[in-house]
Amino acid sequence: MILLVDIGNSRLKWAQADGGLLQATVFMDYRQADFPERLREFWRHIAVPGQLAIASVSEHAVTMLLVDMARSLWSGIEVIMPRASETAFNVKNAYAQPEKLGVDRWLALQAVHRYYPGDACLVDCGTAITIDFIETDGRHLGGLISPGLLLMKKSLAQNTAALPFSDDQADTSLAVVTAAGINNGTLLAAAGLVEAALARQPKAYRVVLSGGDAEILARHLSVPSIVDGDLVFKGLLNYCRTENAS
Ligand SMILES: Nc1ncnc2c1ncn2[C@@H]1O[C@H](COP(=O)(O)OP(=O)(O)OP(=O)(O)O)[C@@H](O)[C@H]1O
Ligand SMILES: CC(C)(CO)[C@@H](O)C(=O)NCCC(=O)O
Ligand SMILES: [K+]
Repeated sequence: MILLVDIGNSRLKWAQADGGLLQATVFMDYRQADFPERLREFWRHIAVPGQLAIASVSEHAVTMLLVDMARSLWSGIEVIMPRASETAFNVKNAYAQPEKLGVDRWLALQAVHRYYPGDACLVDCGTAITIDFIETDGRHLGGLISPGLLLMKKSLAQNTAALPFSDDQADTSLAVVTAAGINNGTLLAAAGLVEAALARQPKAYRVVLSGGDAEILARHLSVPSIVDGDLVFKGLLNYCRTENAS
C-alpha cells in the first residue's frame, strides 16, 4: 500500500494506491486549526502504507507535519519526496534551473507523457493556472503561470470598492448583472489564456486539464480537452514503483 499526498496552495489531496491502482481522493483544507486532528483520524483507519510519497508546493512546515504524523503512526515507513530535476521518466525539463519548476507541474508532465503520449498541452487550473507544453519525445518547452479563477475573483473583491466576491455559475456570455460579469469575465480570461497559448504554437497539441477548476474550464474551452485530476498522483507513483523495483 502506498500513501500519496499532493499539497497545493489552497488544499491538500491524498489517496492510497494498491498495486498501482489509485483509490478515492480525499480533499482537505490544511489551513484549518483542526486539520492535524482530522487527518490523523482518517489515517488511523487506513491500511498500513509501506511508502508515503509527497508532492508539495506549500510551506515546508506542512510537509513536515505530515511526515512526522506518518512516522508516528507507521514506524519505518519510507518517505519519498521527488524534486524537479533536469530529466526523469523520459521527460526533459525546459527550465534553465530545473529545480525551480514546481514539483506538481513536473510530476503532472511525467504522467501526461506516459498516459497521453504525443504533443500535449498540460493545463493545471488550481490556485494558479499553469500551462506547460511537452513534445512527443518528452521535451518540455516551458510554460505560463497566471492566477486561477478563485484568485482572480478574490483580487477583484479586495481591490475594488464596488465589486463583491461571487462564486456562482459562470459561462462566457455577456452579463447584465455584476456577479455574472465577474464570473463570466474570469472564466473567459482563463479559457482565452489557454486558447491564446495554443494558437501561438506552430502545431496542434492535445489539451489535458487538471486541478479544481478543470471541469468548468473544459466546458468553456473552444478546443477539445481531456480532464484528468490524478496527474500528480500518477506522477508520484512512477517514483514509488522505481523505488519498489530497486
Ligand atoms: N471545495 C473546493 N475548495 C477549494 N477550491 C475549490 C473547491 N472546489 C473547486 N475549487 C476550485 O479549485 C481551485 C483550486 O484548485 P486545486 O484544489 O487544484 O488547487 P491547489 O492544488 O490547492 O492549488 P495549486 O496546486 O494550484 O497551488 C480554486 O480556484 C477553486 O475555484
Ligand atoms: C505555480 C504553482 C504555484 C502551481 O501550483 C507551483 O507549481 C509552484 O509553486 N511553482 C514554482 C514556480 C514555477 O513552477 O516556475
Ligand atoms: K496542484
